[in-house]
Amino acid sequence: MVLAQLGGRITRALEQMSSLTEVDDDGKALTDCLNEIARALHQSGVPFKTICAMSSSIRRIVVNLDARTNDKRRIIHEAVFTELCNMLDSGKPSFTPTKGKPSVVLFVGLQGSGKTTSCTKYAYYHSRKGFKPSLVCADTSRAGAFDQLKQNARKLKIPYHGSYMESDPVKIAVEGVERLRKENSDLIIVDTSRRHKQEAALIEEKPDLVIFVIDGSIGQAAFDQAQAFKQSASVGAVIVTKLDGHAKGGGALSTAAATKSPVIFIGTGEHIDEFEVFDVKPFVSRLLGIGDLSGLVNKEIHDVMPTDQPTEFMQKLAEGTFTLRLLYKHSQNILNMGPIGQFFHGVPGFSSELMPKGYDKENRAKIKRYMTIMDSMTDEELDSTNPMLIMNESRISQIARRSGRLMKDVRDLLQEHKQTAKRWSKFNTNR
Ligand SMILES: Nc1nc2c(ncn2[C@@H]2O[C@H](COP(=O)(O)OP(=O)(O)OP(=O)(O)O)[C@@H](O)[C@H]2O)c(=O)[nH]1
Repeated sequence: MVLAQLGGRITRALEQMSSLTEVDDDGKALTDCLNEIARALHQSGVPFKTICAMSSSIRRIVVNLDARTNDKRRIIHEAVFTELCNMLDSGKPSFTPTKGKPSVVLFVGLQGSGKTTSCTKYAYYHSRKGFKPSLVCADTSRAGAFDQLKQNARKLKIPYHGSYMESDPVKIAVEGVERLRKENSDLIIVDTSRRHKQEAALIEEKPDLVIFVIDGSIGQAAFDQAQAFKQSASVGAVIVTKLDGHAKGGGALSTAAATKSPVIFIGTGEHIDEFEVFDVKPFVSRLLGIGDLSGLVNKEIHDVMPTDQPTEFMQKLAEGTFTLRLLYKHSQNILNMGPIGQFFHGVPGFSSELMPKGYDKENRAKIKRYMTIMDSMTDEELDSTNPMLIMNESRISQIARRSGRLMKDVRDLLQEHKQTAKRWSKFNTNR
């Protein structure tokens, strides 16, 4: 995914700087690092002005550091993290529907932006959370729009409303909302066509939330679209679609946030589950390759984990005690969790290089392999924060023999553990 590539470039720039023994006083390492980050962001469509503001802000932080501080690198990493978060945070909360309390959510956006697909994904997401969603097709401008929505609703087994005869979208929407409310739907999702007059009339019906859907491939142009939308509707949130394949996704996300419209979901593919809650901190963490871990606080993952575990997991990480035992528990949770392809950065908790997105079967097999290897370790090894230090070649060979794996597999596991622990210690998102 293109955003993962952007994250990879930023992470590499940071790692290159970190690999120097000293962050030099003349600032060359920092300049090189910031230039590379700026290039990556620019190629992702982030406006020049935003990039300059971000670089200056990081420089200001570094210049003000006490020359004796030996924690310079960590502070630079944190500054990059914070600035990326600021860049993507609209600072505005959005209305969120409540289960059992009927809400009407209106989807608007340009033709082809991914409205109908996003309506369906939004309905699916909420049905998995226990809502009773329904779909209304108020798009009368396109023949086939109702059929498309009907087909989607049937697949999800949720109620729907629309008409082949009626040409007034407001009439359809009003009738649909009334009917579906009576049928106890607590989340009525109305799909529209991009016709200004019709859209305005629908907004006058006072939905609880108007969601503007933006095609992520338009990059910075998202600013003008989102701004125009904000002026036409008082309530609002944004969904940015097609972030799976387009180089300009960073620009669409950052400029949508700059209009102070909260981005609430992102579309990461055509399939119904390729849809993610957009929470800035976990998103940036994953972008930088550490949030596989902080992705654990992502609501999606909360759903699939035993309720006490994410807290325990996060707490242990925050304490800096990332042991193999923790990796083992986490692996169990991942295996229990069903398809893992929905996470854009590969497998939560593991590096995307070792477990890339799109290789579910192989990644699961690798996780199982790791667990078999850990089954052959002692308690002392499992509870050590640096098992690499206490294992010599003969012990590695013994574990490999006992678990029926190669010595390389054991070394890979230890390496993976070390890298994950290191990434986490750099970016403790628990701040
Ligand atoms: N790759 C990718 N494709 C998407 C995503 N969201 C939507 N699409 C595709 O974009 C195309 C347009 O999506 P629709 O949902 O029909 O768009 P729409 O805004 O309802 O279009 P109209 O009904 O014509 O106004 C379809 O081919 C979708 O499969 C996404 O997140 N990723």
